[in-house]
Amino acid sequence: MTHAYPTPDAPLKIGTRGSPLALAQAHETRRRLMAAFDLPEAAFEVVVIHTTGDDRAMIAADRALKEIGNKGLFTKEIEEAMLDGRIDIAVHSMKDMPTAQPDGLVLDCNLPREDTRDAFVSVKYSSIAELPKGAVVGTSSLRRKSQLLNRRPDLQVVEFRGNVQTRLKKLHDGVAEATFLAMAGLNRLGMDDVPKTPIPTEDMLNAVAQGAIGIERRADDMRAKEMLDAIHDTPTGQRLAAERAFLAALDGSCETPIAALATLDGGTLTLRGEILRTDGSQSEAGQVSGPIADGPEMGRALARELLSRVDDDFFDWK
Ligand SMILES: NCc1[nH]cc(CCC(=O)O)c1CC(=O)O
Repeated sequence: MTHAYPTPDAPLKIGTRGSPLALAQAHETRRRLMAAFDLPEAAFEVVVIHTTGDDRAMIAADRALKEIGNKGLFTKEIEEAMLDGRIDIAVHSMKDMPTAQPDGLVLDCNLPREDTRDAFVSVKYSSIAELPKGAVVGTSSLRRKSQLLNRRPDLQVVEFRGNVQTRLKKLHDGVAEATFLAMAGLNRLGMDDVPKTPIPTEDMLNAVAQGAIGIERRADDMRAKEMLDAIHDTPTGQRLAAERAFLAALDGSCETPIAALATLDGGTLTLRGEILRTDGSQSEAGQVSGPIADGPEMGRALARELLSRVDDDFFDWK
């Protein structure tokens, strides 16, 4: 069954945060919908929603950010706007999405995934191994910090926030020797001039869902469902189902030291996962393979296996 498609007089409202990356992702979504339904750009309206997570005062409150990290700091206002009907669909970085959505909303559309790797960004060095003993590196990601300290206990990790330009300036000012950013974000922003080297996943395994865009809609909006089904990338959805089941079983978020990557080879899905102590003193990693449809169960099984190897205080991040 088909529905009345949006028109310039009654456009489909695409909700997004206002950051350059969020806008690029919203524009990619609009481009794919235009192509799939042969609609003009004016049939879509990109609506920027301000979120608590974008609040500068809130970002300064690092501790608060970490504690609220999984409670949808970046998504609450956007989801309210969708339930209110101010927007029809919402475009998100799946890495920042809690594993469960509020009643009345579904998140089952993914665009083709970008590079999942982290980038090593430095004006002097090209890999973690090249960093001199005791070097200062900047990141505000608990996962990256834990992985770095696990592999290189000599490094000094300092808080690094802000957009790519701010971080590069800090590198040029000598605040740190290197910082880390998702390759996906740099690629989607076309930032080809950033001095970056992709880090092999063996050295730094990505966050759950890194590099994937997800599009949320009201559960009862069948027109939005039909339109999003047409641009959904099934392999990305299958990989995320396994990674997010792993995350959900660990009760984690992108602000916790958890990493996972699912890959597909024919009908087989392989899931690699890692959990760490925040100080890097312990890392537990594992891998499972099986039929694609078993991805979520494999995610839960891998979480159980890794949890069975650690003490009760492992997840004490204070
Ligand atoms: N947590 C912030 C965030 N959420 C998504 C991305 C990048 C794009 C992606 O991974 O999909 C980033 C920035 C970063 O980690 O460099």
